[in-house]
Amino acid sequence: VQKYFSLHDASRLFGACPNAGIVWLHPFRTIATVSAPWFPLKNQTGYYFAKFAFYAKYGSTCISSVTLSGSIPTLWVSDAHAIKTIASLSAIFQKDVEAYEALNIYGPNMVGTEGADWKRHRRVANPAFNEASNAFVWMETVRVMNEWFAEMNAKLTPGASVTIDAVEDLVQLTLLVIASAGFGRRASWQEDATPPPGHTRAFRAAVSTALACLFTRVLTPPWIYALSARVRLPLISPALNETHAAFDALRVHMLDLMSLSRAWVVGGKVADMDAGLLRNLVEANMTETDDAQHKSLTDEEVLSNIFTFLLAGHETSAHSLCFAVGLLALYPDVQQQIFQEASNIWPDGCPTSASASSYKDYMPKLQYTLATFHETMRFFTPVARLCKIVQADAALTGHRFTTEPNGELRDVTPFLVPVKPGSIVILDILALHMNPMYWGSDAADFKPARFIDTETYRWPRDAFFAFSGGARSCIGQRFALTESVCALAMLVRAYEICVPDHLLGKPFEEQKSALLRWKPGVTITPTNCTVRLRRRD
Ligand code: HEM
Repeated sequence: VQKYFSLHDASRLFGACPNAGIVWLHPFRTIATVSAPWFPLKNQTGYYFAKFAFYAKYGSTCISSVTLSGSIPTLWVSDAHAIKTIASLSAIFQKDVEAYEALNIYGPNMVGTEGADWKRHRRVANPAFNEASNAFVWMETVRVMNEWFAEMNAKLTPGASVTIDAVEDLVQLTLLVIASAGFGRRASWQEDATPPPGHTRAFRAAVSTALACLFTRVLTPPWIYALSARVRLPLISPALNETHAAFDALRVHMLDLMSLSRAWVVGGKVADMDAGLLRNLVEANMTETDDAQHKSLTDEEVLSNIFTFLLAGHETSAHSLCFAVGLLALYPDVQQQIFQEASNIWPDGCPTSASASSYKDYMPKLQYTLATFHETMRFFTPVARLCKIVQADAALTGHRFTTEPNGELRDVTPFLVPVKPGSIVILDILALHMNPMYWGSDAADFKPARFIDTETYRWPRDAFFAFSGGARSCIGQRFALTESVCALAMLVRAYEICVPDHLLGKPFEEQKSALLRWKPGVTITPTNCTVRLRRRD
């Protein structure tokens, strides 16, 4: 009875906000992330694939709920105004740092800290994300794309086609680019497949296995590790050994990067280093901030930031690119417009190398390609939701509405939602991106042009939150856009992207649901994106 009343009271805390019921798990903690592909179920609040459906059902851009464990009042928000307020009041709406525990394996880092600690990390990294480094990202993307093309073309005759697993190839592309542009590790497409001398695993294998084992590492209680070290537990011991080995292998790779960079700093050669991010991290580690010889960043913090940047900086971009490739196979008219745009800047075919000035010259001319990438991220935003913990009394503006049969909203009226300390707020980005209040009654249609301003139209910036917003917005936004736009334009310039043979002749909706299938998790992950590439020359 007591539990019933505590749940009831908590669910009513948000004033006139409609109540969508009990949430079985804290929607942002590790356990919810691991079980996300199966849980919550279709009719339960928090169901990922519902997108805007719950908000439409309750006629409100904010809905309240309560977590079963802890009776935490939980507000779900798909309202651009409310989300902007949350992002700008970072002292009141603080990051749920406990949810980022999985990233703290090597130590504290920028993504999993708050307040003064977070500021210290961000201050070190910020200067590395500038226009010079974007130009370098562009150049490295051109280099790696050419290596990828060479690999594919070796299997092809002109005019013939090759079928690729887009996730596999694009993860490799983005990993090579972040490793080089962020950390000065300039490996080639082929070279990255074998372990270098002194290493047990190739860099790529070390990163991908560590990623795959992240949750095993975090969720396994220490006593199971201890037991497994003494007795061989069937199934469990091999998995734990693999996890251990993957993180060790990656640590050795990252230590290599650190010592290389230290040598450059000590040797006075920093000006020649392209990898500004690593240079800043290592310089901060070599700088004493006070007489007690405290460092701006400790050894563990440098290692942990390298790890976090490697993860945050490649999987998000790779998955978005993958969805973009799938969508281009499905929408040849959109692909044709990108081809036109790319042919205008590269009439003789893709560039085989690039200079810093080509970034400045070409990036602004790839407007439609950029719009296509934005539209892709509107549908498949890699980070589906964010969570903030409320620190003080505040109020948010939500909107009530009625949905017409044609999908248009009417009677849109603002209302105030009071929020109390201790409650949590879920920024429901997938739902915000499908909210017809900002994107119109055709929000469910794929239309890149909605991201292009005209004299009479300005696309709704506040309703696009793929890179988050405010002080904690993605530091690598421009990095990701540069890399992705360059990669998409080059890919479409060199190849026609087609649906794979096994889907040819199938109805469009069937092709679409097969190619764009995804599962929720740390990021929205494409699970079936196989496409056929036909060489244009
Ligand atoms: C399409 C690609 C990307 C998307 C959609 C994306 C999205 C996001 C989002 C939503 C956040 C906020 C996360 C939170 O508050 O918990 C974030 C933060 C962050 N991102 Fe990205 N990201 C992308 C690419 C990158 C790249 C390329 C890098 C690095 C080179 C990067 C590094 C980071 C870091 C370090 C943070 C934490 C910032 C902070 O807390 O101050 N991201 N990103």
